[in-house]
Amino acid sequence: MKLLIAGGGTGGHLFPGIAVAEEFLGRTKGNEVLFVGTWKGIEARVLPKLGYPLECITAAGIRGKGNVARAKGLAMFLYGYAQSRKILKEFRPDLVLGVGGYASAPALLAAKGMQIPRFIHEQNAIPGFTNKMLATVADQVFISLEESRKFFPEGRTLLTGNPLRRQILEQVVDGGADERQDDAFHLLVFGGSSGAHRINLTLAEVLPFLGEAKGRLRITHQTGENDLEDVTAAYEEHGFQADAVPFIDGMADAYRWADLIVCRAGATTIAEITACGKPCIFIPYPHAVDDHQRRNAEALLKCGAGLVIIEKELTGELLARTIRELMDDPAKLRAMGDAAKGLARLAAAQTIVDEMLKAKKQ
Ligand SMILES: CC(=O)N[C@H]1[C@@H](OP(=O)(O)OP(=O)(O)OC[C@H]2O[C@@H](n3ccc(=O)[nH]c3=O)[C@H](O)[C@@H]2O)O[C@H](CO)[C@@H](O)[C@@H]1O
Repeated sequence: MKLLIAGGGTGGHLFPGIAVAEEFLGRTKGNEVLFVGTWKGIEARVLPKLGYPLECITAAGIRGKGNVARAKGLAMFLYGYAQSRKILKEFRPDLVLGVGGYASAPALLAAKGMQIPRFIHEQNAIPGFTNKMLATVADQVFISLEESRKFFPEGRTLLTGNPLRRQILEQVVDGGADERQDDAFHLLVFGGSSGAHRINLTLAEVLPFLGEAKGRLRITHQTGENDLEDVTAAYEEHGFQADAVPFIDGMADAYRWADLIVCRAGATTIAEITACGKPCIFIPYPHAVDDHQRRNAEALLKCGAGLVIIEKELTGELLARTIRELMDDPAKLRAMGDAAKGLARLAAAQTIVDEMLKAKKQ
């Protein structure tokens, strides 16, 4: 059987798609998956490394911009639609899954035109424009959080959770414990799939306030492409033992290694952190559509599974104090990690594949 997975742009959309691909391919020998995305998206960098085939189409947003940009977006959409039809005719998928992001729209609409069973997955509490629109043509809508149900058609919407990649699930199965080579405190800092400039800047301000904690700390910091040099220089200047990298391929190992995480609150990040049961300080991205990252983070805060610092109130001094307090309170760290674990949904990829196969048979 053949599955086409459309969408991406950011890791938060793409990685759940990869999780579904892993599950689908594992079901029956001979199953095939093709991804459809754009050259600009993270999929163009990540999928070839993992050995997944990818077709790139033209796609852009058409929402909330000037008339010229909107007209251009529409023209690109029509072109992407024609490209998608061609891809569908050649690959002849049995099922099409949209995971959000611009490229999912032309592909799902082309699947509707060709009467191929089609599905979408929404990662966030508040859905993006593309998925709200595509819900009208999808046979079924899979959601990660109960909060988003109200945006989608009743009777065609199913709560599945956010699919987790095998590397993350394997860590859950083996307990996620790190075999310690040292008695240091491990801090993982990352800013979603493309890094977070504001978190990068603030970390440089945090360092002078960490005082004697410096000797105990080992830091791994994902910076994104642009701030690597500045962040590396800041750690060197203040004498910290830190690894700054633009992107972490093995996130499961990074989670396993971490005693505490400082990060944004994207939906896929949250799904992974709850699965791994790790304590977190969330700094939600304030410009995400409808402030959905803050909602994501506050859901964890409410359950004692994470702390939240909103960007408006973020200072180096405050973040340093919060990190130090947690470093000195292992019981609280453990309680936060356990509470996070209680929120995990581990079977999302399985449920989604089961449901798609069921729908195909009907
Ligand atoms: C700014 C913005 O609007 N971001 C959105 C985007 O975020 P973004 O793409 O940052 O998504 P998430 O934070 O949800 O997920 C990040 C993903 O990237 C992976 N990762 C991250 C860093 C790294 O070095 N290596 C790596 O593999 C993580 O393991 C995770 O799988 O999509 C999410 C899901 O729709 C939304 O909730 C976010 O609000």
